[in-house]
Order: sequence, then C-alpha cells, then structure tokens
Amino acid sequence: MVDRPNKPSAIAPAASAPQPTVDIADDNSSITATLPSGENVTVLLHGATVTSWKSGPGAEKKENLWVSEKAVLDGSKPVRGGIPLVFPIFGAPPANHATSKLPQHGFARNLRWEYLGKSTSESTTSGDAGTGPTDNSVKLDFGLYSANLTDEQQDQWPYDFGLVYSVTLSRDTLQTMLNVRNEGQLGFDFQMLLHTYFRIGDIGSTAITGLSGVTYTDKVLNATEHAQAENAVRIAGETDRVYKRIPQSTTSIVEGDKPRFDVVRDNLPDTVVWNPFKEKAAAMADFAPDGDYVHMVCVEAGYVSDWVRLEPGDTWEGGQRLRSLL
Ligand SMILES: O=P(O)(O)OC[C@H]1O[C@@H](O)[C@H](O)[C@@H](O)[C@@H]1O
Repeated sequence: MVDRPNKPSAIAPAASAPQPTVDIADDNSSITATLPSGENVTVLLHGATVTSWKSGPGAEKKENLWVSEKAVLDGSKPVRGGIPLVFPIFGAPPANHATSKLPQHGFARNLRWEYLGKSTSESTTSGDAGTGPTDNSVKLDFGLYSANLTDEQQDQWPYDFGLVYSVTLSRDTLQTMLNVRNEGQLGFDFQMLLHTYFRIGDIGSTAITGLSGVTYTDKVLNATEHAQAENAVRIAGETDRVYKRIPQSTTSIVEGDKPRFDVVRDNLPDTVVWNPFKEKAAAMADFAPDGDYVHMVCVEAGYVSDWVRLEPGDTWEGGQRLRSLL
C-alpha cells in the first residue's frame, strides 16, 4: 500500500441539498423530471404531451392524470390521455377560415417537439429565513417551429411561428405554459387548449365548481347556449361543454366533499368539460378499458371561444397551474 500523508480525513459534505433530476428515455421518446421529494412528471416528445404526473404527501406518489391503456404512444396518433396540447384550432375547424384544412384540434398534439432543456430553482417555504424545508421546482422547455411541419402541413397553415411550451413541476403543482411567437410577415389567428385528462375515483361522486353563472355551448345539444345555473357541474351522461369567458380564474374538481384538483387559468378565458361516458368511450378504439370513463374527467383550460390575433413579431403567452390536493 502506498502511504498517502495528505489523505483527507473525511469527505466534505455536499455543498447543497439534493437537486431535481431529469432523465431522457433510452429511445429518446420522453423526458422525466423528478424532485428530491419524489414527485415526477413525464413528457412525451410526441405532442409535448404530459403523460404522467405523480405527487402526494407519502413516499408512494399517486398518479394525477388518466391515460388510456390503449393510448398510442409511438407518434402515429395523438395520445388518448395526459395533457395533449391543442393548437392552432380547437375542435373541427370552421369552413372558409385559415384553419379549415387542419385536422380536429390542430397539429401540435401530433408532431414531435424538441426538448430545449431544463432549469431548476429552490426556495425556502416556511420557518425562519433559511431554516424551513427547501422547495424545489424544475422546468422543462419544449419547442415546435413552422420548420417542423411537413410540407403538406405548411400548405394547410402557411404561417411562420415559434412555440415554446414550459412544464414546471413543484411539490403539489404542475404548471404548463405556452408561448406563441409570430416569426413571419403575416398576422395569424389561433386557438389553443390544454386538454387535461384528470384521474378521479368515480365520476358519479365528482363535481366541477367555479363555473356558476357562466354561459356555455353544449356540443351534445346541437351547440346550443345555456347558462350554468347550479354551483356544481355533475356528469351523468355524455358531456361536452365549452364554458366561455369565465370571470373567476380557478375551476376545481371536487370528489365527494373533498377538493381534489384546482385548475388556475392564466390568460385563458375558457374551459371545456368533457366526458364521453359509456357509449362514446366504448366506440373509441384507443379508449380502454371501456368502463374507465368513470375514472376520468377532462377539464380543459383554453382560448377557444374567440381567436387570438398575433401580428408579425408579437408574442402571446397563456397556460394553467394544476394543483393536486392529496
Ligand atoms: O377525440 P379527440 O379529437 O381527442 O377529441 C376529444 C374531445 O375533445 C374535446 O375537447 C372536445 O370538446 C370534444 O368534442 C372531443 O370529442
């Protein structure tokens, strides 16, 4: 043995607390970020679709999002579950409009996005300054540009744009924000929506609050307009409603009498409430198991009752903050 007179007596302690980790899947299909406390989020590059978000107080984290067992994750179809990102058109495009040739819900959920990188931050949550527990957050950024569209898609929507989608995970919160930049010479109109599929215990005991008095278009009733009379929206059959220009920023999903999720909208005036219910769920090839419509509800924050007009050089930003109350 070689004698080392200057051998250190002890390994110096780590300079800082544990940091969030970010892992890229072996096949480059998805990115997973994990906080030191165990919460995690996975984003599939196809559509920049969030496909898993787990949180909760114990060591065993709980899944907050619903994803169909038959969801297609290989990039050949939009994902049935998680948070598909709808852009630049919500639903079926109107006739005689710049978006008329696009597929339902646009192209963003059906193209591979670029992973742009991560950033992390730390803050002290409670106690005297510097002594409370450290709260970490990690932000993943994804990009999609007009150059990523196929020639056919560029013909269908001939505008130059840059999208940056930021997914930020903190202890009980997931924030998803979209930044849209007009990089061309022509102004364009767009809609966007965050098509979140929430995992719930039972649709029969679930209510959605925060929509009282709001006018909605009922897509199940021939797109007729109604005002939300009851305080809570309950789902007992196929439901497909576009709640428009909502004055309050928070919509909540309540299970029994316990709040389960808060959806806080940022610069997004509208919310779609969707559940296909028994027959429509059974008719969808990628919805499985058939009976799982009882375990999901879509509460989709968006800008869909009108168009966002973006002139050359301008940017627009909007998104949501989801809070899981476990
Ligand atoms: O089957 P898709 O294209 O993913 O759309 C699912 C649902 O998405 C909702 O946002 C729409 O309001 C519904 O009308 C639609 O059925």
